[in-house]
Amino acid sequence: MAIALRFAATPRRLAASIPESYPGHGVGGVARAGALWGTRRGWRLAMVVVPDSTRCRAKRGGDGDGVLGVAADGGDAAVGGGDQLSVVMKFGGSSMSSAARMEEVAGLITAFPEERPVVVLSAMGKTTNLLLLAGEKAVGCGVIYVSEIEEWNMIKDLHIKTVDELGLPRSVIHSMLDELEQLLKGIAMMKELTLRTTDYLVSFGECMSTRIFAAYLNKIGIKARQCDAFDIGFITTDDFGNAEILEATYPAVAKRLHGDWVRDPAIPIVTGFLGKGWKSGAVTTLGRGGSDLTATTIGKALGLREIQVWKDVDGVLTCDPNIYPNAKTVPYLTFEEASELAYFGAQVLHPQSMRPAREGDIPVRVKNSYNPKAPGTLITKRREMDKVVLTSLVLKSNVTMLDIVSTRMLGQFGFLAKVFSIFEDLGISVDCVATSEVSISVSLDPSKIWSRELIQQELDHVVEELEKIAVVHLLQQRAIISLIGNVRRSSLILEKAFHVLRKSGVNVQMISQGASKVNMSLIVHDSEAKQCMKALHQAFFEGDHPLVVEIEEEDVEILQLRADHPV
Ligand SMILES: Nc1ncnc2c1ncn2[C@@H]1O[C@H](COP(=O)(O)OP(=O)(O)O)[C@@H](O)[C@H]1O
Ligand SMILES: N[C@@H](CC(=O)OP(=O)(O)O)C(=O)O
Repeated sequence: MAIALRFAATPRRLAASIPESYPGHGVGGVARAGALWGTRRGWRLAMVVVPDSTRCRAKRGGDGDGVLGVAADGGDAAVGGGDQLSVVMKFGGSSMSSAARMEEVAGLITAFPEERPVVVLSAMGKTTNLLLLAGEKAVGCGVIYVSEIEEWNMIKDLHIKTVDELGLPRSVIHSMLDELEQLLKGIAMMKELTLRTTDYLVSFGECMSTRIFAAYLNKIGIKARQCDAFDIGFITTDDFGNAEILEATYPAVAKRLHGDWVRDPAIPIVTGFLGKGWKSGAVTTLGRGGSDLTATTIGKALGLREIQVWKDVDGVLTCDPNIYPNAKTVPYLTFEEASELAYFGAQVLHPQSMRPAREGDIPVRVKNSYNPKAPGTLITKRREMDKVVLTSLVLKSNVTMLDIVSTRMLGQFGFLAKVFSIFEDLGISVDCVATSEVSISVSLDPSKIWSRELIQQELDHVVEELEKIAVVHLLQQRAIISLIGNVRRSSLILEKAFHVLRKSGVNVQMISQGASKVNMSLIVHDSEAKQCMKALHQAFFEGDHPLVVEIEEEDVEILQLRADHPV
């Protein structure tokens, strides 16, 4: 039998005190789920105490010190044999762009010696973009000119320079670079680049960054093991370029990472963004920015304490700092808010990445690898929403809108059903929808469509089909401004937003509120979008009394806002 205990003590102090407190017992390991966490008052730790080498499972318990849970012999998750993996730390391309950055990141990993992280890495810097461009150029350049492709040379130089500067042998990436050159030559010879080959091509970015980083950690005395996601159980659909992770991934990844750790503890350095198609067996990718999803999937699979996503900004911000530089950090978010934000185009998180974290109820912390002292953003299932008004503003530009007015050939139900079946048949996703009895306005999601020509072709096709039952107006160069906030304050948010937009002389062309109710979307003309974002940001987040101010009474709040922000 094993007993899991929860104490307020540092892990090391607690481990030292166990033999005294429990004669004849030893520490079997740190309990697997949510076992170790720091609070302002000190460390809280669940540790499994075993009378022998029995493999056991610790259960998560309630608050307070004392017995946390008791697990029967032979439980399903072995904890014997030392510390357990406790967090995921994901570093994106911006955090891993050079040898100097890799040294910094190694410093961040070692700054928390009690933590046993699974590290997930993206490709270095802009390598994924360069690989895509190199592939496109290879299609048209002829085999003998492949070695002259500028992007290929940039990729090669960056990786060789990094290996040299870190004092590693070039053999760490030599075979990868050789294989990559062969692949580009193959593409040039075939004069074609399929989606499947594109995924294989871009996978070299993550495969190289992880090999370099694992070799560097080993060199500086931190035992690390490079892992290709497609070899450790990431099983996906065969939708190359945008593959979905299948359920079988969770047990497979847990078994592999956990088994490797128990057999030979070494920090796993996992390729983000990649998987293996379940039918094809080929390398797949999870959509741009997909390493966030790799990290949350591992977090859920292993039931870890926390998922850390390290970026080049101080967390999730009140808006994209490239659109408006006065953006501020949002300290707390719910999974729902973060999903809406990502889905509506905030580049900071992959749209699907919150799902595994929400399902596993594992907190996600967004941190800045360039400024690790900044607290970042903590994303959890629930948060105190009483005092929250607006959380963040998201802009999605270059959106196409369709106004579809029924010719009344079909009844109301038939009309809506027909419109959506046309979208389904053509594989087109819609973002925002607003309906009346005889008309429907939708905005189309451009991210689902690959190249410019295809957009026009698909649009022509969808309009043609819709014109069989409706009068259709195609409106291009529109923008969606999404207001992510507290549903219980929706009237207040809209009141304020419309005041601001009226004052700026902007006409809103459509509004829509998602079923999750944390997001209200306004569609405006693209040319006015940035100016709207600035005005809205100033009204909601800046000045002496921004709308996030903590005021108890809703009526008082509205009155005060009117007084403080006359519009
Ligand atoms: N609301 C937002 N909050 C924070 N960053 C945002 C937001 N919207 C867009 N961004 C952009 O996202 C970038 C970080 O995401 P990303 O490039 O995917 O990082 P990484 O490559 O390190 O994973 C930031 O540099 C910022 O320009
Ligand atoms: N390298 C991939 C995957 C990824 O997640 O990258 P990043 O973490 O740098 O956004 C991409 O560029 O899409």
